Amino acid sequence: MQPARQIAFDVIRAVSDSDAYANLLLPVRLERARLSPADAGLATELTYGTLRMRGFYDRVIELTAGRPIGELDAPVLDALRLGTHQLLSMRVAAHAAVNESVELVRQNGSRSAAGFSNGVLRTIGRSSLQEWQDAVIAEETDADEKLALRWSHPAWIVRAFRSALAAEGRESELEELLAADNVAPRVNLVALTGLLPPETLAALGEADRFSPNGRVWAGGDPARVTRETGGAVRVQDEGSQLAALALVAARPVAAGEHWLDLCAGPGGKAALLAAEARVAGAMFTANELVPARAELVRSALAAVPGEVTVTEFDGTTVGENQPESFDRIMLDAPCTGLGALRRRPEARWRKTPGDVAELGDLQGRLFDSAVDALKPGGILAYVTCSPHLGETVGTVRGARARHPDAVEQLDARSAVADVALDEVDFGGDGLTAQLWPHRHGTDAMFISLFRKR
Ligand SMILES: C[S@@+](CC[C@H](N)C(=O)[O-])C[C@H]1O[C@@H](n2cnc3c(N)ncnc32)[C@H](O)[C@@H]1O
Repeated sequence: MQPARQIAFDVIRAVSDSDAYANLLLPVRLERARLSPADAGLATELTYGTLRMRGFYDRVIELTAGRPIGELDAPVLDALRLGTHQLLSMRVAAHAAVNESVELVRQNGSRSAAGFSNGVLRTIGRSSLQEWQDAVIAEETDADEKLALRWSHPAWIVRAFRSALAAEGRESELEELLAADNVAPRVNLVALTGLLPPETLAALGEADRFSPNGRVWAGGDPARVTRETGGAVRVQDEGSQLAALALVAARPVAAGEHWLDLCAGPGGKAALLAAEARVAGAMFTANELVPARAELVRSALAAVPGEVTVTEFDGTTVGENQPESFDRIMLDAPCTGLGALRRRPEARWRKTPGDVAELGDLQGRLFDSAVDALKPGGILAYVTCSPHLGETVGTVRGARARHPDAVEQLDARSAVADVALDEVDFGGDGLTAQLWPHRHGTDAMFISLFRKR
């Protein structure tokens, strides 16, 4: 068995069986196996592609096998998914895709399952991707269900994306957005402000499209760049960079300001904010409820010289325990992460509409607490990596209704445009900014800004 296929199969199995996260488990397996860069790339494509396209492949397998996927043993189904991905979406020779997948079934299932899988995969390989797409959607009448099958997203997410795009008059872009979710995101680097001399920065590669701190990754191992720069350069989506920079740019920084990142784990935005705070002469505190994630924040902040406090309390209590204490608060709220589906291939199959309601309640309580913790005149950034209206403008609308006098909404769209290098429309509903994978090449970050009166 080719090691790349074995690793992909093992990770896919762990995702199915024990709720593993592919983006955490795969790098560990690749490191342990010491694969060549080419084989590591192959294992990544096999794993991520299979997990992303699972919904579509399951339908193809059902049509071919003539029975619901629920009737198949889990290891057999995973091997069939992996084989289907190779047959329909990769340039793998059909005999290799079929033989190696059948071998996986043989190792993990019965002899009869191997024969059955051989037949199923050979049939799948006889039609093209386009033919399968046509066959799969032919049975559906509902437009969103068709899109859900064609682009391998749960239908409720398709509907949520449709509503979010429609809110800014971009409903016609729905298919582009769904397609963008199925493509590996390009890797972006952030250079933490004020830590590296300009010549080192220039040597890192081209400037990014939007973020003044961003660099286009020139290839190679990004972890090596992080090591060699003592953590001053690291991987970060441009949307996250813009969210942190918009909070800083919302108004000029006065020396001695105190900033708080209320939900900081794993620390991407906190590192950039801490570096900005150091340059501006502000004090910075990061908070994260989950201890293991607070540790990640501490290690992310190690690159920034000086004292940064990392606390581990429940953010919903900050208003009561530290009222009127902070000049700026970043509330990068716990959310469904529907804006980052490109990065977390299995996430779309794990989230439910119930998560939106549950998180919406928490987001509202964190927002209220942050408002209480702001000094008069202080600025709050409410940010999510989800474009779901229930977590974006819905949460904002609720918060504004609860604080009609206490907070004034600022123009986050202009704040993002002010920091961005390239002039494009940053979407949103007027005062808020909504970035999109298909339009901006970023995660679908939502950014809103408020000032306490
Ligand atoms: C969207 S993530 C933050 C991402 C982070 N800003 C970054 O850029 O790396 C939200 C974080 O909030 C944390 N969290 C969840 N509930 C919380 C609470 N009640 N108080 C504080 N943090 C919480 C989660 O553990 C998670 O690490």
